[in-house]
Amino acid sequence: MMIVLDAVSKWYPTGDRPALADVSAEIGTGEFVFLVGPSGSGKSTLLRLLLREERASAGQVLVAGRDVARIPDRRVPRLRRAVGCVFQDFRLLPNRTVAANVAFALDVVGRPRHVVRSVVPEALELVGLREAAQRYPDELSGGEQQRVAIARAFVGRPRVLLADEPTGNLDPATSLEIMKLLDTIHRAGTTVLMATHNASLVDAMRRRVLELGDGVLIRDEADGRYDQTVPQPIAVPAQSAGDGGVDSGVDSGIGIGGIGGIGIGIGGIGGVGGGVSSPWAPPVRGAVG
Ligand SMILES: Nc1ncnc2c1ncn2[C@@H]1O[C@H](COP(=O)(O)OP(=O)(O)OP(=O)(O)O)[C@@H](O)[C@H]1O
Repeated sequence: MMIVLDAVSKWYPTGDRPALADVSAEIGTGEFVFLVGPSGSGKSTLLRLLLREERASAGQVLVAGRDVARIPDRRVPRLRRAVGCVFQDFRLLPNRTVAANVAFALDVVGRPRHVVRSVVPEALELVGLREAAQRYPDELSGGEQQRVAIARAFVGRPRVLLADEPTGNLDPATSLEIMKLLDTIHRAGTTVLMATHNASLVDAMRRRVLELGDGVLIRDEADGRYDQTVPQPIAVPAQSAGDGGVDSGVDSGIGIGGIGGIGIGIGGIGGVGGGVSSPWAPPVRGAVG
């Protein structure tokens, strides 16, 4: 197993409920897994635990067989070399060139210069940006910046790539390009865990889906979609006979949650929408994205 979460809970000091509650899951080496759930459901918290940016309040987090909480502070950089990450807001250094941004990841972990000089162009080649090596982030489109961020995450050949909403700031076509790139990296043998609100991408890829709701793991589905396919909670045929009843099922779901419009909004965050929202989706809290 590349990632093991064993009864993991996380309370933030200021929180009135746990950000993660008794989450257990295993992700095998070489798997591609989507992590979904509404805003505030705990996705970023889970990723932060894997990077040791936060520590679990209870339970165990293992990455590549190591108990992350027990890694001595001086070894945390080594963990972060084994675990590449990509974020919604790219997080590039604005005053460094593209090549320097990618090289920075290696400089930090003390790779020799000749190694840096050979692998940085390779990583830029992988993301199709070799020609942009000497440009600065603000001279690139959002999609190009995200590709630089992926090159930076991948240049150290991590065993795991974590992506926190990597398409959140991108249009649908660009999002698809980024998705393909992550898929390529996955096919090269990297374990990928991608937190996303992008329903179209999840539905198109049909990979394993882990879903969080209020910090609880509520779904672990192979070949899943963004929304769980569940039997309708209320039987509709008899009552729908008089009015056509085409969307009676959805109506009944909305009645239960009272949040149909917000459900549709989840699909829209990635700018693509299109999918039918989950009739039982819990309400979105706080700011979108
Ligand atoms: N540093 C923090 N201090 C206190 N509470 C926090 C902190 N970070 C997150 N939380 C809370 O923990 C819960 C889970 O947040 P988290 O950011 O993990 O959710 P998320 O699913 O990643 O949301 P989004 O999709 O909006 O990024 C939320 O209730 C949030 O308010």
